Amino acid sequence: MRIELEDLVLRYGDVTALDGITLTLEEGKIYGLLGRNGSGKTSLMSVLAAFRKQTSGQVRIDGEPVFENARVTSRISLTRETGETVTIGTGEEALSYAEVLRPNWDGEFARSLLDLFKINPKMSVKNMSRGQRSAMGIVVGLASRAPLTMFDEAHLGLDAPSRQLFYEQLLADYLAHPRTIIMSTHLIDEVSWLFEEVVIIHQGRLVIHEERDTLLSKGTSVTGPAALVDGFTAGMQVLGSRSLGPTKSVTVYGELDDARRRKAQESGLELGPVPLQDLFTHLTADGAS
Ligand SMILES: Nc1ncnc2c1ncn2[C@@H]1O[C@H](COP(=O)(O)OP(=O)(O)OP(=O)(O)O)[C@@H](O)[C@H]1O
Repeated sequence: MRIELEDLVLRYGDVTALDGITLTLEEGKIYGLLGRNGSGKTSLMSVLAAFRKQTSGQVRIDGEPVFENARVTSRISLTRETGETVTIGTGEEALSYAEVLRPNWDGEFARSLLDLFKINPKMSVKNMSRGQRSAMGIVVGLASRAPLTMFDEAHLGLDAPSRQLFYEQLLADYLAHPRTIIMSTHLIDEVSWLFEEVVIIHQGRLVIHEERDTLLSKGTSVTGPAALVDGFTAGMQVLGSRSLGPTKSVTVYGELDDARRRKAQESGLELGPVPLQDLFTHLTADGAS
């Protein structure tokens, strides 16, 4: 589904959680939604899922307003961190409930996912461990095959092998059944390989919306003797720097053309990539944006 936000504002009383977000997300991609604690990720997804009505601004999904619009919301799924949507009855009953609600439900896929996550379908969901409950939420979120599928830190509570399983299943199922997927996470480097595009919000505002590879190509670490590094990076957008004795490493943001890269190499400077998590940290540091 295609998402269009125009000057989106969400307030909770005095707190402005979303502060004028304008953003278009094309359909059929996997988006990483990143932001520090309290930046507005859950608020944004809650508005997209029509759990909350925006205070002002426009939210259109496939051209239609989303709030109290069942035609659109039946095609949207939001899985939150603890899978709290499925806490009544057994695992099996939770799946039957989802089947009724979800037009694209794939029961066979859901059962195969339960097997993969080693969840006993006869067990009451409320007796499941935190990780098992998260897995239940993920099973329902994936097997719903909603044209707009959102996971809001849905992996919390899952151990590392189960998270890997989730990412692999999500990618395989997305390739077989393309849809728009939005994932929020703080485990950025663990999951960034899945993202086609990255949306970063900070204090309720949009900071970056970019293809992941384009964003990564804009981050460069420049390392070498401090004076040389300072000379080379003068006038560039410096995101951060670290010194170790006479050596300095500076993270810069922006395109570096071939001539600049050659010049760096000729002067003995080392250029390196910057992991997405580091770029994110710099771009959302206090005082940034
Ligand atoms: N129900 C609420 N009532 C009042 N303020 C709220 C409510 N929900 C969220 N907020 C505030 O809105 C802002 C955005 O919160 P939100 O939960 O959207 O952030 P987040 O990016 O999902 O954070 P985290 O990474 O910690 O989960 C925060 O300042 C938060 O305190």
